[in-house]
This record gives sequence, C-alpha cells and structure tokens, in this order.
Amino acid sequence: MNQQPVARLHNSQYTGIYCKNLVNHTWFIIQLKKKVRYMSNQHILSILKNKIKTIDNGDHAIHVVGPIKLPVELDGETVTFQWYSWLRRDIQKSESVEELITELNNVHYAEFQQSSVLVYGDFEQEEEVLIRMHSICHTGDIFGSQRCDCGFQLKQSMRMIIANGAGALFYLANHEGRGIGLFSKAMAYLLQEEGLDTVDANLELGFAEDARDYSEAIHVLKLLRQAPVSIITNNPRKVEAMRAAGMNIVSRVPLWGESSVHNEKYLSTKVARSGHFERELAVK
Ligand SMILES: Nc1nc2c(ncn2[C@@H]2O[C@H](COP(=O)(O)OP(=O)(O)OP(=O)(O)O)[C@@H](O)[C@H]2O)c(=O)[nH]1
Repeated sequence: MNQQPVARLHNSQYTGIYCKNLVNHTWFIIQLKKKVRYMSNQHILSILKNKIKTIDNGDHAIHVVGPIKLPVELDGETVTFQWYSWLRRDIQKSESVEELITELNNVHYAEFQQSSVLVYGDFEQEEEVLIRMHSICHTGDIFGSQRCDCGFQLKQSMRMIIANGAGALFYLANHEGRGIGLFSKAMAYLLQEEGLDTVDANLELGFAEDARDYSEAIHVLKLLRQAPVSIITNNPRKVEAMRAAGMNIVSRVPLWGESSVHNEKYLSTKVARSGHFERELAVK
C-alpha cells in the first residue's frame, strides 16, 4: 500500500499559523471597516456641510440648515417652498460643523422645539418681498382651534407670500402662547373660561403679557436677505422689534380673518389691550 506522505503540524505550530492568519485577517477587516466608515463619514459630511451655515453670536451660535425642497399642499395645489430649520447652541468652545453633526444623536433635540423658515421665490434678490413672523400655536395651527386666529393666519400668510412672488414665513417654535409655553397656555385657557381675558390670564399666572423674543429669527432673516422687507402682521410690537434690531421694514401688511363666537373676545382683546392695529386702519 502506498503511503501518502502526510505533512503534519504540531498542534502548537498549527494554532500559531492559524492565529497569525486570523489576526492578520481581523486586522485587515477592521482597517477596511474603518476606511469604509471614514469614507462614508466624509461622504455624509460633504453632503451636509455645504447646507449648514453658522451665525456666531459670541456666547451662542445659530446653525441654519437648508435650503431643503418642500412641496406643500395649499388649496388643492402643490407649491414648492425652500425650507430651513435652525438650532441655537450655547458656545462653550467654538464647534465645527463636523462636531455638531457627530454629536446630533447624543442630544435629544426632539425634546426641544426648533424653528423653521419657509422661503418662496427669489427671497434674496427680489425687490419686494413679504415676510411673516408666525408664533407657533399648537392648538390653532395643528388642531384648527377656532379660539384664536392662528391657523387661519398661518395659511393665509402662505397664500399672500405666494401671490407676492417672493417671501418668507418664519415659524417660531419657542413662541407658544406668546412665549409662555403650551402647558401654561392650557392653564391660561382655563382662566379664560372663567371670564379672564388673554392678557389678565397671562398676568395672573405670573407671566408677562407677551414674552416673545424675535432676535434669533432676525439673525436668520439677515442671513437670507439684506434688503428691505414688508411684514405681514397686525402687531406693531413685531414691527418695532424688527426695526430696533436693524431690519429695514418698508411696510406692514395686515392679516385679519373672520371673527366668530369662538374668537370674538380673543380678537377684540388683541386690539383693546395688546396694542394690535384695528382691522379698519390703513396699512402702515
Ligand atoms: N397666552 C396665550 N397665548 C395665546 C392665546 N391664544 C393664542 N395664543 C398664542 O398667541 C400667539 C399668536 O399671537 P397673537 O397675539 O395671536 O398674534 P401676533 O403674533 O401678536 O400678531 P399677528 O402678527 O397680527 O398675528 C401664538 O403663539 C398662540 O399660541 C391665549 O389665549 N393665551
């Protein structure tokens, strides 16, 4: 019988070579994975980096992401806006866009609201543009509550901007209940059900009548456009705030909806106590 020569390895030799190969192989896979991850990170970064602008305000930064194409259904038609969102971060140390992106999943941003702006047409260059600084209203904008005119104003200002050919709708997420927050607004509603008006309800709860701040939105507006704008509002304080922040407001365009049994008191209190312009007054 022919005996085939068998090359035998001692166990230890065999295990040694096997381990060496395994180590080489594992090292190779790890390096490959690292490289793929690095390349994919670089790719992801290159997609996002060009779409993020940072406004450095010394103690805080405002990161603005966009434009992002947003087709919106309005009155049975699809209208395309360019959407931007922004994030304010207090600055401990200056932070690169890469660091911001890498950290995104460590911070629970869904717990905090972020604001938006919907831009229509050539907002930067067009001579006459309309803007709306819209304060978030969970009940009016989302549920269609008739206790206020917010839902109507939101949609109507979009229509007005489209009809004008260019403009921007700022949706200000930290303005709920004129700055008191949703939970407090719910309590203000309960007090209103007992006869208090909107102003007294806020005051009784220990808040200012109107605690809104427009500075962040104004920074973002200035990033998107330097030239003068017209503002859609019935609220002279918005106009004053914008002018005080150095915005050139050429005119104000009013925005009144229908009054009903549900919002009558709310609308009349705006004029009687919050200084809103009356419906009849000419545009200023
Ligand atoms: N505190 C409080 N806030 C309310 C009430 N009803 C609506 N709001 C909030 O009021 C804000 C809208 O502000 P308004 O005073 O209606 O209008 P404005 O923004 O000052 O003025 P316009 O530009 O003319 O609309 C939204 O944030 C709503 O959530 C209410 O009864 N109490």
